[in-house]
Amino acid sequence: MPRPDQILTVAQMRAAEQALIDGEETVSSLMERAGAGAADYIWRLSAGRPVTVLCGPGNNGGDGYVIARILRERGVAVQVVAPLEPRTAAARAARASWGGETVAHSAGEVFVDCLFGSGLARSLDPALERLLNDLAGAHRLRIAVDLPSGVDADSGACLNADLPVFDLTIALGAWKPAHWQMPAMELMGARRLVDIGIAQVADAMRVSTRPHLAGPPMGAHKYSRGLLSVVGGAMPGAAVLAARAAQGGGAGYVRIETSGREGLPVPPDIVLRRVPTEELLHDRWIDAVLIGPGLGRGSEAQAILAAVLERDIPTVCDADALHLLEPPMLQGRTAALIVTPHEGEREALSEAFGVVGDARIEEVVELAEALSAVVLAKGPDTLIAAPGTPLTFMPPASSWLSTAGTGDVLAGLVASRLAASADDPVRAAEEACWLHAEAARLAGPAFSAGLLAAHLPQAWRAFL
Ligand SMILES: NC(=O)C1=CN([C@@H]2O[C@H](COP(=O)(O)OP(=O)(O)OC[C@H]3O[C@@H](n4cnc5c(N)ncnc54)[C@H](OP(=O)(O)O)[C@@H]3O)[C@@H](O)[C@H]2O)[C@@H](O)CC1
Ligand SMILES: [K+]
Repeated sequence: MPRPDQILTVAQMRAAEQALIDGEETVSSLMERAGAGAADYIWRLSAGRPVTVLCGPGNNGGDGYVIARILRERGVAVQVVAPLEPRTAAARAARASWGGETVAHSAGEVFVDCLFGSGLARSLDPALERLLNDLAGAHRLRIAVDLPSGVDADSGACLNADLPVFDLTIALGAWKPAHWQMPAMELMGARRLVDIGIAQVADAMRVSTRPHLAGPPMGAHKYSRGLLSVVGGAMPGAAVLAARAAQGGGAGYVRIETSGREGLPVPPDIVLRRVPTEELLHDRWIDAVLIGPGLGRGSEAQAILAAVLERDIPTVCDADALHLLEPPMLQGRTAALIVTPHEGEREALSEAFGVVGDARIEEVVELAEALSAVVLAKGPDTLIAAPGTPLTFMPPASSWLSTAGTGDVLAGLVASRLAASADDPVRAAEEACWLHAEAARLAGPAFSAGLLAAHLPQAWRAFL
C-alpha cells in the first residue's frame, strides 16, 4: 500500500514509476491518472473561471495537456501556452489528444504551471523565466503541477532568482524533498498530493504525520512519567525557560541542577539542586538530561559538558553545548543522544565532526551518522535524522516561532519527551516538534517564548 507520507527523490520516483510501467501501466496511463487528479483540484478551485495552462517539453507538460483536455470536457474555457514542443512520446500523445490550438500569451483568472516538474535540469533561460512570471502575474489564482517550475526537486533549491509564488502545488505520485524544504517550500502555497499508484518504497524519507500522545496511565507517579535534569550554567534564565517547557512536555519531574553560584529566579514548582560539577546527575532515577541553554562557552562550561556526557544518560544537547561538543566527549557512550542545532549550530557541529555534504539534507544525514545521534536540524523546514532510520521532514510551523527563546522551549520539550520514553529518541524529537508547533498556533501571533511554553498544556489536547 502506498503511504501518503513518503518522500521520494527524483531517482526513487523514476524507479517506482518504472516498476509500474514494467507491470500493467504505461507512461501515458500514469500521465492520464496524474492529470485527472490534478484537474479535479483545478476544476474545483477554478469554479467555472477560465484557465490558462503553461505546458513545457517533458512529461510535466504532458500532464498539462491532459489537464487542459479534461477541463475543456467539463465545460471550462481553457487556453494552452506552449513555448516548447513536446519531446517525449507520452507528452506528444497528450498534446495530440488535447488537439486544441496553443497561444503565445494569455491573461485571466486561473494559471496552471506545467512548464517543468522533476526533470528540470538547469535554470530557466531568461525568456522562459519572463514568460512564467508574466503569466503568473496576469492571473488571480496560481497553481503549480508537481512542482513550481524552476525548483530543484531533490534539494529544494530555486534555480532562478525570480520565480512566482503559487497558491497551491499539486504533487504527483509522491512528495519530493522540495515540497518540504526551503526555499522552494515558500513558493508553493498549500500542498496537496495526487495518488497515481506509486508503491511504498523501502527506506523512503517521510513527512511526519500528527502523532497520538497518551496521557499518564492511572497508576502513574512523578518518577514513572520521567525525571528530567536540566543542567544550568552561566545564564540561568534559559535553563529555567527550558525547564518550564519540559514541564509542559509531559515529564513527571523536572529539576534544574547547577554548579554555578548565580542567583536563579526559579519558580516554586521547579526543583533546584546546587552541587559541585563532580556531583551533577548523581541520582540513578534520572531518565534524561538537557544541557546547553544558557550554559556558556568557556572552559568551565566545557568541563561541565564533558562530565555530563560521561555519565552516559539519555541526553539532549542544545545551544552552547553544540559549540563545545567534540568527538572525544562521545567516546564510549551508549545512551541516546539528541542534538537540536539551528543552521549556525549545525555548521559548527559539522566542522567539529568533519562532516562535509553537498546540500543540507545530505549534511544532516551524515552528521547523524558521525555523532551516532538523532539530529533535529531546526528551522522553517526542520529535519530529523538518525542512523538507520528514514529521514523525517517536519511540516512547517508558525513563522512567529522566529523569536528568541523558542529554541530553549523546543529543547525542553525534546528532553521531556525523551525522559518519558528514552527507548525511542526519534519519536521523542518528533513529538516535541508537534507540541511546539501546536503551542505556537495557539499562542500566536507575536508571542514570547514564555507565552509559547504557557500554551503547552492546551497544545496537548490536539494529540490525546
Ligand atoms: N515519468 C512518468 O511516468 C510520469 C511523470 N509525470 C510527470 O512528469 C514529470 C517529469 O517529467 P520529465 O522527466 O519529462 O521532466 P519535465 O520536468 O517535464 O521536463 C524535462 C524536459 O525539459 C528539458 N529541460 C530541463 N530543464 C530545462 C530548462 N531549464 N530549460 C529548457 N528545457 C529543460 C529536458 O530536456 P533536456 O534539455 O534536459 O535534455 C526535458 O525535455 C513529473 O514532474 C510529472 O509532472 C506524471 O505524468 C506521471 C507519470
Ligand atoms: K510545474
